[in-house]
Amino acid sequence: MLSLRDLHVHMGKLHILQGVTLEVKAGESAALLGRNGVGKTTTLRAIMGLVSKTGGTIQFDGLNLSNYPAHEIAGKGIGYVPQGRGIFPGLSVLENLNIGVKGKRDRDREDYVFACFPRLKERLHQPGNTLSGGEQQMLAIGRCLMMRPRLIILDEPTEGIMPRLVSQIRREIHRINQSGVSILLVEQNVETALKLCSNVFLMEKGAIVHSGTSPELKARPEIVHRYLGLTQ
Ligand SMILES: Nc1ncnc2c1ncn2[C@@H]1O[C@H](COP(=O)(O)OP(=O)(O)OP(=O)(O)O)[C@@H](O)[C@H]1O
Repeated sequence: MLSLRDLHVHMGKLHILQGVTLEVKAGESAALLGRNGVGKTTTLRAIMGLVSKTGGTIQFDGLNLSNYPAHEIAGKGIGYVPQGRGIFPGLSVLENLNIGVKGKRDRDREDYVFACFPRLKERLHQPGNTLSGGEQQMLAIGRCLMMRPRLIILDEPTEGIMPRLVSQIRREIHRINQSGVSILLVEQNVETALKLCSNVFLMEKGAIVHSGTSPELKARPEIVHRYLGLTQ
């Protein structure tokens, strides 16, 4: 489904991504973990065409994503929920949900999103900036779901969100994955990543330094300690 091979990104003189190789297969959930500043967000932004790669390939379902501008990549079946959520603050929940929908409203899809996140339905006409952080995150995920993606990429979706909503968001991400949508998740919380995702990629200094299944990593706390500086 998604395949990054030897991906490089430079920013000015900085060599930010130094050969990232990773794969997410159809239906899989993968976590990308690493300390601050190792290049996780840059990897996601490169996939979405928001930063230019200087080497390597990015393939999605047989397409070479580098051939498409950023605004077309979302339409290829990849949903992106950036850090900070990226919702439109002055637009209502309903308007935010439908921002990428071409033509008439897809009410079936809206109902699916409301079934995932009933709070959004209760706040349908409320401007985005009046929602709590957790509700904004639900809205950002809901907006992706409106486009019927086959893969959703999430950058720290539970960062700075009140605990009660964190568990709901995690549960929904799990359910979305169970419904067949692949997930690529950047997550600070190792425990959450291991619970939610079947596969894990550990990143350091712009490259993947370890990959494996979550149970494999759980059984190797010394690796978690070496690359993330903590034990589970
Ligand atoms: N636009 C930019 N210009 C210059 N350097 C940048 C730019 N964006 C990111 N960087 C640098 O690239 C490196 C990787 O950043 P990135 O945001 O990808 O890391 P990260 O692993 O997602 O970190 P965090 O967990 O803190 O979000 C950092 O050193 C960062 O300062």
